Amino acid sequence: MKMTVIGAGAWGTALAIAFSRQHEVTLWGRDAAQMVDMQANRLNRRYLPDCPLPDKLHLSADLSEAVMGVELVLVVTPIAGLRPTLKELARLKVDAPLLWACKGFEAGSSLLPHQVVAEEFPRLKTVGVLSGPSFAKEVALGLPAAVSLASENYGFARDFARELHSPLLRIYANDDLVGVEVGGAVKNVMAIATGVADGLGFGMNARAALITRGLAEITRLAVALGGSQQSMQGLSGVGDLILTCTGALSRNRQVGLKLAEGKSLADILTELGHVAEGVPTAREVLKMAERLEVDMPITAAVCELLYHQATPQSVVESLLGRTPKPEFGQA
Ligand SMILES: NC(=O)c1ccc[n+]([C@@H]2O[C@H](COP(=O)([O-])OP(=O)(O)OC[C@H]3O[C@@H](n4cnc5c(N)ncnc54)[C@H](O)[C@@H]3O)[C@@H](O)[C@H]2O)c1
Ligand SMILES: O=P(O)(O)OC[C@H](O)CO
Repeated sequence: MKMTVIGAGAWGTALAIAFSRQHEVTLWGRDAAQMVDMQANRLNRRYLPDCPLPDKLHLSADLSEAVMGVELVLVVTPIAGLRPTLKELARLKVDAPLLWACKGFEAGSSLLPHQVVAEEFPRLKTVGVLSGPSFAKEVALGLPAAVSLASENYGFARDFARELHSPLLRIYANDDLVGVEVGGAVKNVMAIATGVADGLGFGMNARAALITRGLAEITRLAVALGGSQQSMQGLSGVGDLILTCTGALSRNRQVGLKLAEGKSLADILTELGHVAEGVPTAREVLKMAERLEVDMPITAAVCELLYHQATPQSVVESLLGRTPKPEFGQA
């Protein structure tokens, strides 16, 4: 299959490397100088420095050339870049099947990625999300991983999951687009919270409690938005939540660890040099939760920390001081 990956950050580069083992792949990046550097060194020195690019992977900074005649477009920008990218693709009259791998809720509109896609490409029915527990570096190095490909058009999800599947990147079809997107978006908020707890030295019991209560929170929101509870037990639910809350490679977890050290958010993000989607998404998730009257105390605590100058200690104390409730149900 001839396909183009849009977005030459860590994840776009990793997916381009992985899919170029079986397919004819072009990786497009918006920064022409970076693409020249990648071509010269056959390495993404800025975003994925330890992972050489395969010889057969094409690189491009010319979007119209990159998408010409392709059978699949895979958008791997941060969620903030999804709508502008789609507008460009629409301007170029691209009508190829479309996948995206962005995780988050769009800032301002609080829309999930598939809702943004529906607004920009209302007639395209071969669309879906690729999401799951997958650190870019491990996928690029050819270590095994498994992700979901979800679409409301299950035939499309099944056919493209089969086409893209490989032993090293196993792809499972799913028809629960909402559940898969909510899981992928909100686990980043939980990873910030877990990073804070770990950074404060609260220990492994607290970490397990946060992950489990985080899953309860994610599940309540996913179900309120029309997602399925079953997906929360899958790759894009508990799978991605565990990976991101515990894995040292997680940028969102790193944000939490550094907040616990007392660093400012601005300094942390500058030092990180990558996107941490949990930061903008936390605010959108809380807005959505309030609108739908879904109880999301961990998300609220993360927002206090990120946006209202609360200290990590005070946020943890207020979470621990909450009135106990039944483990299941919203009583
Ligand atoms: N890195 C991972 O391990 C991983 C795994 C799964 C999913 N994701 C998701 O993939 C998305 C991209 O993450 P990443 O890790 O590649 O981020 P990154 O910070 O490594 O790189 C971001 C890339 O996006 C580009 N970009 C930013 N805004 C853009 C825009 N408006 N148009 C085009 N390009 C734009 C930047 O130039 C850069 O190349 C995020 O939503 C992330 O949650 C990442
Ligand atoms: O590094 P993070 O925290 O953005 O997480 C990367 C992936 O989403 C993990 O599946």
